[in-house]
Amino acid sequence: MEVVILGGSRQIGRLAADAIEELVTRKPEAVLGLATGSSPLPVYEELAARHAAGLDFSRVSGFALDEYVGLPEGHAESYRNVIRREFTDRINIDPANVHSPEGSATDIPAACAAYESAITAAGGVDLQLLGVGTDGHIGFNEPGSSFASRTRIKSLIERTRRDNARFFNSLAEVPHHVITQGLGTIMDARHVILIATGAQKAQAVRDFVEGPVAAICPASVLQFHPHATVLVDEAAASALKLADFYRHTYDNKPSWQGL
Ligand SMILES: N[C@@H]1[C@@H](O)[C@H](O)[C@@H](COP(=O)(O)O)O[C@@H]1O
Repeated sequence: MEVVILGGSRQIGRLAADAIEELVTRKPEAVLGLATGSSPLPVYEELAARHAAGLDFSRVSGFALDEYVGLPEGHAESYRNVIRREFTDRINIDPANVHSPEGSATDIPAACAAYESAITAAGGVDLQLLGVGTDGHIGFNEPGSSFASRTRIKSLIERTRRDNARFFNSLAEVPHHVITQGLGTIMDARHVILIATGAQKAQAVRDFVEGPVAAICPASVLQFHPHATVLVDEAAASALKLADFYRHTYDNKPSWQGL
């Protein structure tokens, strides 16, 4: 796991965008794993600007990490809509190649299995963007999720519902159920970039980067990933025991900048 400590969201957005630009230039039919939440927004902002300057996404596909179950079709906070609004509508990706779990499916297990098959049929995820929840979740894999899990329905813990209530009118509107790619699904991505900013993420970052690999902290499974990059600002890095070591080792440069 490479930990890169940066000055702020703009720098993080630029670095992650560098990795994605390098990927889609080398492999125009690349498959991106797309995350919601506020953490990846600077990356999407930067990629929209690079698209305006000519970066081509016409052959790229995207797979969202997760989705709420039971939101009405077209709800502004359904992750399908959030991904479109924040990112894919701002670039020239083919909308038919942007996939999300089917939160309104009548047969949810079948929809989850179909989602896994679609990822496999597309050739697997080349680069997965991730945020992290304050409880250490990735996607919506809450504490206790199996490290071998695949796309499935999950229940949200109250802390996550409260954290996400800011996107809704009230806590009561936040769904209790979600569909999320499993930890096993996420681990199949060829490169994972996790972004965490702000002091409220410091404990989760410390736990998954330097704590034991344990289901109580789902993001800790990334310690087993062969190519996981963690981009954090100073506040999110503030509880890391080895912060100075990461600064010296990586010299604030991730591997795609020639480590
Ligand atoms: N399902 C999403 C996660 O994918 C995201 O990482 C997390 C953190 O969000 P934020 O980046 O807004 O802190 O929120 C949600 O729970």
